[in-house]
Amino acid sequence: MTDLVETSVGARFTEDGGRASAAAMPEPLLALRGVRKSYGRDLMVLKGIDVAIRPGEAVALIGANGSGKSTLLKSLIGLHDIDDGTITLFDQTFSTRPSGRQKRAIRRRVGFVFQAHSLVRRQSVLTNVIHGQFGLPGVWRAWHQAVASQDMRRQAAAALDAVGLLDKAFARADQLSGGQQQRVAIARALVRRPPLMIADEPAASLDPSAGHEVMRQLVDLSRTQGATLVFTSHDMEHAVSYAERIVALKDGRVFIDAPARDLSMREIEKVFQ
Ligand SMILES: Nc1ncnc2c1ncn2[C@@H]1O[C@H](COP(=O)(O)OP(=O)(O)OP(=O)(O)O)[C@@H](O)[C@H]1O
Repeated sequence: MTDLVETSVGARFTEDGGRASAAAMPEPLLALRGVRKSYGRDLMVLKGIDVAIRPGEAVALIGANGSGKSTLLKSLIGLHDIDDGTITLFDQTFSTRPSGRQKRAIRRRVGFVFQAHSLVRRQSVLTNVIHGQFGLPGVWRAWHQAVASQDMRRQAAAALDAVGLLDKAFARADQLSGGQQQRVAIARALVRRPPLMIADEPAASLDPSAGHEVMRQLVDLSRTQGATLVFTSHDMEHAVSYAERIVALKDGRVFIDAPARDLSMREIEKVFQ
């Protein structure tokens, strides 16, 4: 039997670096049970979602425009109330919405990468990554890299090094290409070493080469840090190449939940029909 190595966040890897099978994994890091969510009276977007994601998994959340991917991600972190069901994230369980204390506990442990243009444009690349250590860009304590502690600057520089952009540390964020900016966003999200990374369309609007580089770094660095990764994508090549598991939403329900390697493009296309 292969020996398992437990990481600091509880993810388990085989000694040769592969991930352990789901059967051998510990309790889910994230579990949704019967989650329903409507906007107003007429638009029910999530009609009973059941998904459990275990530590260390890399999961692609796919679905047509308007299928509810962003709604689901936002509900997880309490940006949207849900109508019914429960969400368990780390050791916090809530229905409807997390309390303020739960929200803070959850957000401290989640790294976010959104679509392009999420950096503070006029700040330096290093300052942007330092902001990640507080979870939100622009908090006063780390408004500028010059007032951040030496330890924060050192950790931010290490994160930039990991995405290959240490030489851009003092450039203004808006002087970088779109792909480079997204890699800075990855460094900013990973600098706190979160157990869970959530990325909403991280490679949207990038050219194919930059898009692959962003996805490769996101997946590799999340894995190196032992972080669970959930990302949304409209690019099915990205979904099957970079995720181990595909969860597809259709008509408000989970239409596919399967290992990426078991799915053909033909099956995936049915999600969009
Ligand atoms: N705040 C809101 N108020 C009302 N309706 C909303 C709100 N946010 C989203 N919706 C609607 O809910 C549905 C699901 O939207 P959502 O953004 O979650 O889908 P998505 O799968 O992320 O879409 P896309 O792939 O286009 O980003 C859409 O019909 C959208 O118009």
